[in-house]
Amino acid sequence: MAAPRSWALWGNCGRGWSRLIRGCRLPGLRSSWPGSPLGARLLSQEKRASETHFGFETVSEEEKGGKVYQVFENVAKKYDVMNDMMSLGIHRIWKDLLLWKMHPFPGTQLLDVAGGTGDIAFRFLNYVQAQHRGKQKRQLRAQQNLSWEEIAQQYQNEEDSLGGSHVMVCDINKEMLKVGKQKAHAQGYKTGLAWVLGDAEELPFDDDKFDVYTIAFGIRNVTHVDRALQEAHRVLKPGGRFLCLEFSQVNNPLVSRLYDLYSFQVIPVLGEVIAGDWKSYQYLVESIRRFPCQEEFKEMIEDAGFQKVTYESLTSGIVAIHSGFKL
Ligand SMILES: COc1cc(O)cc(C/C=C(\C)CC/C=C(\C)CC/C=C(\C)CC/C=C(\C)CC/C=C(\C)CC/C=C(\C)CC/C=C(\C)CC/C=C(\C)CC/C=C(\C)CCC=C(C)C)c1O
Ligand SMILES: C[S@@+](CC[C@H](N)C(=O)[O-])C[C@H]1O[C@@H](n2cnc3c(N)ncnc32)[C@H](O)[C@@H]1O
Repeated sequence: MAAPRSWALWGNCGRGWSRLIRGCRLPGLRSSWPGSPLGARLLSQEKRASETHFGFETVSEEEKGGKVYQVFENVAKKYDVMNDMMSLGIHRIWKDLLLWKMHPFPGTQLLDVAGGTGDIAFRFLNYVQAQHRGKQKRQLRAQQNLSWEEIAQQYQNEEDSLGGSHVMVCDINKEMLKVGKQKAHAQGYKTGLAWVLGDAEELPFDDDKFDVYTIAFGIRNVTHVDRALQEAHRVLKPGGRFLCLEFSQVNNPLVSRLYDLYSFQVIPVLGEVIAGDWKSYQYLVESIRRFPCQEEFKEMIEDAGFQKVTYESLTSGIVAIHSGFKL
């Protein structure tokens, strides 16, 4: 059996640390001759095929979901402050860039998977609201003889302030969603937003439902990335766009060394001091090193059926935004 492209390529573009750490996944092999040495070897390979990684630890596929759940349950309350501390606020710029790339039009139906505490959803609502307000202003300026009541009416219609746009935040973790909902309430987001508990690998939505699918810093945590990508493809309308913001591979050797130092020497310490949780932040930096590089991930997105797949590396490749279309 030939290995799918994503398996064959997994681990082919690493450098230094990352290259040593990223392993090759084995395709599921079956033997009709289990008693023989060859059969035993094939069986042990098969066993390994149902194993995966939780950071640098090898775990069974069944275990991984629970471990990831525990991490985000533990960090949920400190999640936002940790992101600002770890990245000195740079994660905000990356998320803004994701929105600028999306450039949603009024009426866009967005699904934000692994949406956690709502950072992408809130940016989306701000963006479409600003777009819609701009459009309304231009229309009002073009209409010369409106009364002040008619003008006030246009501004007050809050339902319409998004031009029919809507974002569905889907996440597997109750605690992350809880923090997100509290933030939405505190910041006054009332319309155009819904929160759904769900797994990226088995989305609770019909086919061909959304214009845009986003996943920011989420796909790295999913057990079967290929299944999550297939689900993204399924729920998008024809013509719909997939956008993923995720950690990637640093392309400058000096930045790479500093970044490794910073990741392994500083981030778990910040995790312990601020969130009282070293292990979750150790998992974060390890899972970043395990995730495929820009080109490998592009191939995986293509394997899921997306077309016109491109990516842009940001901050020397610390993160990348991948984009693809369901055509
Ligand atoms: C559990 O899973 C998770 C939990 C979460 O809370 C979040 C996530 C998802 C994650 C995010 C949304 C964002 C998370 C952000 C990061 C992982 C960090 C990304 C990093 C950067 C943007 C900065 C990159 C840093 C470098 C290129 C290297 C520069 C580093 C240095 C100059 C320091 C080198 C470190 C040492 C020599 C070790 C000893 C140093 C000290 C003890 C001093 C401590 C120093 C600092 C705190 C300085 C920090 C400096 C920066 C941040 C530099 C910024 C500069 C640039 C961008 C070039 C999740 O999955
Ligand atoms: C690092 S956070 C990202 C949150 C948000 N997108 C952001 O950019 O701040 C990762 C999120 O992925 C979620 N997650 C992990 N595995 C998932 C899965 N299989 N399906 C849906 N969400 C998942 C976690 O619960 C967590 O909220």
